[in-house]
Amino acid sequence: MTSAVDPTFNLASAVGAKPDAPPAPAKIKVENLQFYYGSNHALRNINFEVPEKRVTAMIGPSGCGKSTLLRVFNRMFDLYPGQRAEGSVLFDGVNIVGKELDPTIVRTRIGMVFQKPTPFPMSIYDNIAFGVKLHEKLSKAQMDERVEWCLRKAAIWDETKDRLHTSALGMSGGQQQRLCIARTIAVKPEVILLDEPTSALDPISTSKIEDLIDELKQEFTIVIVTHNMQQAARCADMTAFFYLGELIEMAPSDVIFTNPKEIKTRDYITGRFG
Ligand SMILES: Nc1ncnc2c1ncn2[C@@H]1O[C@H](COP(=O)(O)OP(=O)(O)OP(=O)(O)O)[C@@H](O)[C@H]1O
Repeated sequence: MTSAVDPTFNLASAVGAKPDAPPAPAKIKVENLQFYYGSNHALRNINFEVPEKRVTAMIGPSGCGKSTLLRVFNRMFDLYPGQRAEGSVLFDGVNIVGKELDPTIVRTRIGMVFQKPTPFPMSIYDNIAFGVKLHEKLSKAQMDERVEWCLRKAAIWDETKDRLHTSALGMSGGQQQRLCIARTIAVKPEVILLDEPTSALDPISTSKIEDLIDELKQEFTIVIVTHNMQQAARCADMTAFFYLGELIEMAPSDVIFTNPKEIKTRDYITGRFG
């Protein structure tokens, strides 16, 4: 896992280079959210908003609940008995943790990319077509178009256009992760959740994914969990700091990394703990 603090890196100068994003309406509103793994109360009374077409980073020490919150956003916990959420997560005003909403619909509109690239053992083309076919009936020409569209969006078209029908497992780790992002985009979600998407990648692939995140926010709302604070400072418009299952503070990234309100946030970003 990437170390939270690189003493040679100046967080303040990284955020200073980023122009302030104007405020945006809430795409997701979390209200009084509690989450339990059996008797383990993992998220405690969480309240915050994810702005539309912005990048929101979730940071905090290991075990503070970041990944749990991402999994609540796409109803992954439904797959595991004993895990439950209380409170609400309003997605365009609809409570997605309410049982009345079909989780497969939630997962189409809120896509997720995991820490380790996980391409299916099939061709690059089929990696994308597979998920699309579950939701839409497209002609061959339409599917070709969709595959090209999402590979371009994920900035990997030039590297793949001549090998679409070869195995995705022959790609580098960084290419595989961009393919996984393309696969997520292919079903046209509105929100993309990224769970430490670069922690298994080298610095060049990491930088390509960060550039991609910046591009993607033109069209998608992005939530990224990262242990890498430089990455949060570089990529995110808003940053939320979590500690022991609680949201301590959320603010524009320049505020969090230069002038946080809470002592716990300050201690974490200056490397005093975590
Ligand atoms: N499947 C599970 N069963 C029981 N408890 C779990 C499970 N997954 C996570 N937890 C607990 O929930 C809390 C939050 O874990 P979570 O993985 O969300 O933290 P995190 O901030 O994402 O950590 P990391 O940065 O190490 O990935 C921790 O106390 C963890 O032990």
